[in-house]
Amino acid sequence: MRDKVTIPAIKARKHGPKLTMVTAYDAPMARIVDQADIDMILVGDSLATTVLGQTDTLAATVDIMIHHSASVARANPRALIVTDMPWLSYHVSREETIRNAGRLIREGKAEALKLEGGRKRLPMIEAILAAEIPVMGHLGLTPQSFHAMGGYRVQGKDLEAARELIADAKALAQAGAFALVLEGIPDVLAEIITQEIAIPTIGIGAGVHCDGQVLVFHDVLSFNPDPTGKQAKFVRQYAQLAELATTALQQYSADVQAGTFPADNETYHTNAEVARTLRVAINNPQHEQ
Ligand SMILES: Nc1nc(=O)c2c([nH]1)NC[C@@H]1CN(c3ccc(C(=O)N[C@@H](CCC(=O)O)C(=O)O)cc3)CN21
Ligand SMILES: CC(C)C(=O)C(=O)O
Ligand SMILES: [Mg+2]
Repeated sequence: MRDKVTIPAIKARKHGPKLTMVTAYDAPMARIVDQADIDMILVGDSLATTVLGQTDTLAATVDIMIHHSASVARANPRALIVTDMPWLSYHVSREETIRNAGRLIREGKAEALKLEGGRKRLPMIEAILAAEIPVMGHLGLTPQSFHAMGGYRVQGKDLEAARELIADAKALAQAGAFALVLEGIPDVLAEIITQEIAIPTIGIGAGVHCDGQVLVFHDVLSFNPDPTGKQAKFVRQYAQLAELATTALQQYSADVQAGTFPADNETYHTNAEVARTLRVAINNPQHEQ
């Protein structure tokens, strides 16, 4: 058994092997991710789309995030548990932000929290850090800005936007974030940010030069067959588990129809005498008692 992954261990990986992070939303998923020796489990607000069937992540609430985060924690993973603060849980006031962050730690058993946004969110990030809660930043294509961005669009493509993102990244690192997710930005910008800051960058649609990578569990395993077939460019499917599951369930259904499920060894029995008496009694009710 390898040691529990800690915040200092993650920070040290800036100068070590690449970091890996995958989402998980419940205990069995967390066990699967942990058995693959992934460094960090992200209880992402993407659960709103991947498991709750919503069209965007704005529907995730603090209570929902706590419910899923606590389920992941019950698997007792070696991986560090990072939980997303959902939209509007860190936008209203410092007080509300700290209370929500505290609930995600105390009730959700998160070991670090991830917040979207740059300098605009700095007061809230500083408040959470002051409460001794580790913070992971998230810049670029921030899904909670879905409406403001006009959809999921690659960010930082022009010079001015790129400069703003570099300044945001520096500000978050300076404030004390322990790592930074870079989502949906050109590879050269992610490479520059990675060089310019002292904390690890974790990319998703940000090229190969980040200090680590993150993907959504359902995307990696093709558990989310989008009827439109549309998937982000950065997704690589490593297995077709939905297909495998459908085939298995079709086989189960066929076995039930054929009477080959359940088999004898999948069935409970009583002793022969009880069985015989029971049949006689039920077929000749007048002979009972
Ligand atoms: N299953 C899942 N995986 C994710 O990675 C994910 C979620 N859900 N939900 C929350 C956000 C939404 N994400 C997304 C969703 C779509 C694109 C996408 O279609 N991007 C376009 C970019 C278009 C452009 O060039 O601007 C693409 O074609 O890749 C990107 C990120 C990432 N997050
Ligand atoms: C896509 C990742 C980075 C995320 O924030 C999520 O899964 O919610
Ligand atoms: Mg998220």
